[in-house]
Amino acid sequence: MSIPGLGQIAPQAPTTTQRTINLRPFGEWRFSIPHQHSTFSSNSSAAGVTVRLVAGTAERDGTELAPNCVYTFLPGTKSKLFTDQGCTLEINNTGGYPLEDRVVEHPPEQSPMLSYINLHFGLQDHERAAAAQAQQQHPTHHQQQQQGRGAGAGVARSKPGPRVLICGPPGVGKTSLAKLLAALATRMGSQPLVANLNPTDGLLCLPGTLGAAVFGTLMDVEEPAGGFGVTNTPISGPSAVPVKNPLTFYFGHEKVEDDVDMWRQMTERLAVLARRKFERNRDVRVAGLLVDTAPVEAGDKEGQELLGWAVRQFDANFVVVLGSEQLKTELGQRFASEKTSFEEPITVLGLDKSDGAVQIDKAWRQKSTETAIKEYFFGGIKARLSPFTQSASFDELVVFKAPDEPYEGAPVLERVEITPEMAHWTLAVMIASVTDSPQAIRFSSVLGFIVIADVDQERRRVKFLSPVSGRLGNHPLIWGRWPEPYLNLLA
Ligand SMILES: Nc1ncnc2c1ncn2[C@@H]1O[C@H](COP(=O)(O)OP(=O)(O)OP(=O)(O)O)[C@@H](O)[C@H]1O
Repeated sequence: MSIPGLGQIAPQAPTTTQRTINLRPFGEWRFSIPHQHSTFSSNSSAAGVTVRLVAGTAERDGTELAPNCVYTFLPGTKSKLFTDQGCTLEINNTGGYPLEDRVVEHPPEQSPMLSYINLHFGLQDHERAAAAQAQQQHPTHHQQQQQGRGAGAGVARSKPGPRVLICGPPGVGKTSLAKLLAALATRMGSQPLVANLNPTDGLLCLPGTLGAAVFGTLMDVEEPAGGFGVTNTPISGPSAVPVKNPLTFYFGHEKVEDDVDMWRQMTERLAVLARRKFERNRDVRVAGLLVDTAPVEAGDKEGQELLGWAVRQFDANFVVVLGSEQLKTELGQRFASEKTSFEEPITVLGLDKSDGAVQIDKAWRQKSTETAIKEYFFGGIKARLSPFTQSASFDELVVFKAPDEPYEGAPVLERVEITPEMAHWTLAVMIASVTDSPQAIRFSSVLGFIVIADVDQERRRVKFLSPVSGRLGNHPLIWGRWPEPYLNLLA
């Protein structure tokens, strides 16, 4: 029996959504899943493209995939899986996402990954030398107890491990290399400090921030937002990936050039905090530091001057220049006569960029910023979060903003009234008191973020979304100039 009409539908050719690929040693599976557009809707409940490691080993920016575990890559992810020994991957796109992917297999000696891995081993040698020196000057806790010395004695005197600043033109893979080196170090049991000086990406925090964190545990293989992402930060609930505790400053601009003075001051403070961390934690001190930076081109004198500033502040002894022979030469000349505070030379290394690393265009970046904000408030596929909608009177929130037109002697922040223009902006909640000076508030670290949902000027009430319940109390808020409110989170 047939139902009238149904017999006229041409049978659909079955579409293959699952495939298996084999990668030879040093091969890469490069993939890009465009952000979702309103015209495209996935035809299944699949959240993204899934990948399973069937055999061999594979890693994303140094973090290994567990065998037979299903990983989901969401729209907006542009990255690669690399294998050093060869592997078989099962890729499943049941959602029909417009996945663009390809397999790239260079002989190992032609792959930039070989030089990145060699760099990692070179840094490990420096770490071992730092550990040996720390051991001589500062015996283990147990030995100290036997000798009757305090736990902190001697830590600050020993030379720290390698301090590496990674720089280069836009989109050459600086952040990917920083992630790779951090992940490889943690796989060896090290705990490097990682600092991000590029406000366009956040380090375990929203874009528009500068920050640092100790990496001693796994990173999230599925992170969609790019950079170090936001999914490894502490959340109010269980987390699938061990969380890290970033220390974050709120820059509030997209580019360093938007407020060079502020960037210098924040960089200086981050470096002070890095030094303090080194003094207090022997393992971090020995593991050293990785600094990711904003793009700088060859010939860009001001950009190079700022890199020089960062090198001096962080006392870096290695400058890794990715993807520009000319920039490497220019920085080599700049640092040729400089020494670190430990009298080490500043070694400038030039490494090739991977031809897979691409400059992210404006539209993609804007979407990634949205994704990061959404993920911060609502969580990702592994941990859904429920932000709290709160209501407060205008007088309960104390909002500061940098003066629109700075004048001679202007304060870094001035208090502003809540206005309807604030709707949908993300404001930083500072670890400070509303009675602190504007300077103290500006340079305090970030506690978290809220997003303004609605402003009712007549009733002088404001509705906002917060990741935690409870009042903001005495914490001042800063209204920055970026990221702009691209989306209505409550829509
Ligand atoms: N080998 C590769 N294959 C595929 N994609 C890659 C590869 N290396 C890096 N990418 C991707 O290229 C993009 C740019 O890389 P990354 O962010 O590391 O560069 P960057 O130099 O830090 O960029 P920016 O100058 O914008 O800070 C990212 O989406 C990254 O995941």
